Amino acid sequence: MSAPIYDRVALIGLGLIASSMFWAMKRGGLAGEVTGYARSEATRETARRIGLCDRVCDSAAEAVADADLVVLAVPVGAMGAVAREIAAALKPGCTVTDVGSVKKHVIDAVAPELPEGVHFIPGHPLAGTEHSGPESGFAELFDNRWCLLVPVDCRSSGQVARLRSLWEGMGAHVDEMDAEHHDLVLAVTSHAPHLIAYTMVGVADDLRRVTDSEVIKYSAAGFRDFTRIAASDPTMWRDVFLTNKDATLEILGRFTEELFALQRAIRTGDGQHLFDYFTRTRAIRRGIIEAGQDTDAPDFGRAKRAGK
Ligand SMILES: NC(=O)C1=CN([C@@H]2O[C@H](COP(=O)(O)OP(=O)(O)OC[C@H]3O[C@@H](n4cnc5c(N)ncnc54)[C@H](O)[C@@H]3O)[C@@H](O)[C@H]2O)C=CC1
Ligand SMILES: O=C(O)C(=O)Cc1ccc(O)cc1
Repeated sequence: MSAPIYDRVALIGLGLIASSMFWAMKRGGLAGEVTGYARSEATRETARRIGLCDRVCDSAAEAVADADLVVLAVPVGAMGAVAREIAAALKPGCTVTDVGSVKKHVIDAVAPELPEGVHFIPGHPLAGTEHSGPESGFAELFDNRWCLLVPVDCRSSGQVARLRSLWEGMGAHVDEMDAEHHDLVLAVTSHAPHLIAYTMVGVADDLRRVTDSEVIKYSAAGFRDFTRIAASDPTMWRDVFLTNKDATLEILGRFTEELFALQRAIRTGDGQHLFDYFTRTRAIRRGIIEAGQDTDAPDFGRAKRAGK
């Protein structure tokens, strides 16, 4: 096995993403010693019991001391406070990254807390599940998924390449993007869809005519997917919406306009509008498949290697 990419990695926050990173780094021999810290004693105890991290520390400062790479894997709203907590203990020249679902807020909250000479390279793996906590992670989570890096300082380019190698070693495809664009893209592809799923499940729950057992028994695939997404961690998603406010509101505004137009077409019996709309959206799905950009499609890797 080749030399690890980082001798010492510290994971702050030991939930789905950090635990998946730990198992993926171990699978690939990508890190020497991995230390970990989570705020709750119960989470640290669970981590010790299941062998998550080579060493679980009782403070964030202890976990990051001597680390070459520090990964902030806490809810987006907690990133700034965690950065403040570790700042004085960071090794000069180390890299700090994060995995938060929102980038502009994290950069504004974390960058001012870090000392000169530390490389801050925000990141976001586009991979997850509705599960959370230290026992939810698995080594394959990032396989064939995208990870977006959002470099903020050109002096860190060598360290960006190193972090890219780590994500590639964990199975991901890596792209770089600026923070504002990231937050708009994610508002369209992830944040607004999650809010719609939360709403749809809430509506079903409110409909007293539909009993719980009917909703469960007759769930077609679409609604089943909504219930899975709507089971995601409430703290994490509260923070996503509060910190990616502008982009999410922009997308929801457009969504509402289109929904009203569809609602009107149904009311007035305008089948042409519905047909044209659904024809357009079907072409988008087919375009994604043809471009080899569906990471779930079995031939995604082949399409990517062919340079599509
Ligand atoms: N769950 C998902 O599908 C994805 C999540 N993300 C992002 O990754 C980050 C972590 O998410 P998950 O791993 O899913 O969360 P999780 O809920 O599974 O784990 C979060 C961990 O952070 C700890 N924590 C919370 N506040 C803390 C604090 N102030 N100090 C120290 N530890 C603290 C919790 O105890 C827990 O161990 C979030 O920022 C989220 O936006 C990114 C991609 C996918
Ligand atoms: O479970 C799902 O369907 C997801 O969408 C996972 C996910 C959640 C949040 C992210 O920032 C990235 C990926």
